[in-house]
Amino acid sequence: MSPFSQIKAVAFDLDGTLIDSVPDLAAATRAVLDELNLPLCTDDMVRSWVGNGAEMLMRRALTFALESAMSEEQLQATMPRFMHFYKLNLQQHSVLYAGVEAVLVQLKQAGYQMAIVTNKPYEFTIPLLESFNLNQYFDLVLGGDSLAKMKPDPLPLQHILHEWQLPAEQLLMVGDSKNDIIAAKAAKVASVGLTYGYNYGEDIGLSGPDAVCEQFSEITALLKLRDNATEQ
Ligand SMILES: O=C(O)COP(=O)(O)O
Ligand SMILES: [Mg+2]
Repeated sequence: MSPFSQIKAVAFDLDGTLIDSVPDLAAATRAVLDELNLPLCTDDMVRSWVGNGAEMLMRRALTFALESAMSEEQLQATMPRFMHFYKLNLQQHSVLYAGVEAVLVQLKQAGYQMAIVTNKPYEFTIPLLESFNLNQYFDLVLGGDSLAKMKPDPLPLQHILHEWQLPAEQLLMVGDSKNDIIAAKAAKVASVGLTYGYNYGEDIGLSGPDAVCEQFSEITALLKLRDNATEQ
């Protein structure tokens, strides 16, 4: 039986899955480094650092710029500056990936419950979704700081199963990072790995998702949804 045959709800990762957010994350990271007169990072570096939340991003950026591990005090002093700069420009250069909105519309029409499970801090997640008018599709939004643990811990997915009273076979996790796949496996839910996002430069297939997709639009075929545009 297909691992997708019983799916009734979908949890989506955000960064690298729905939205290419690295340009704005990189700009905010550089603003912090610039303020500290440290060497600046590139977008490509930030792409390989995203995945474990804002604090880990800054930890990786400071480790690069200082060429050594920074003190906990340095990191904690820097976090409010990153939060400040990123909040100012959440959606200056970030873009939706191709096909995202069309698939969300189709899933909504087909009656799927949908959630966001991101490691991004919650206070950035809501305005970012709103700026793309995507908030209307999601019944539940979990940021990296919404619960006691973030992905790759299964807690956010277990929380959704509990909130929606779903057996694990009915939830699908869609993401670009091994953190998404590891969390899904630990929660015993099916997963789709997308190849175009951020996965520390690694092949998402190596994490063993139930399916690997090169494009977001492939999700509808996996779920055997008919395309409204070609239905008539
Ligand atoms: O903010 C991050 O580090 C990654 O966020 P994501 O979980 O939406 O990919
Ligand atoms: Mg991601």
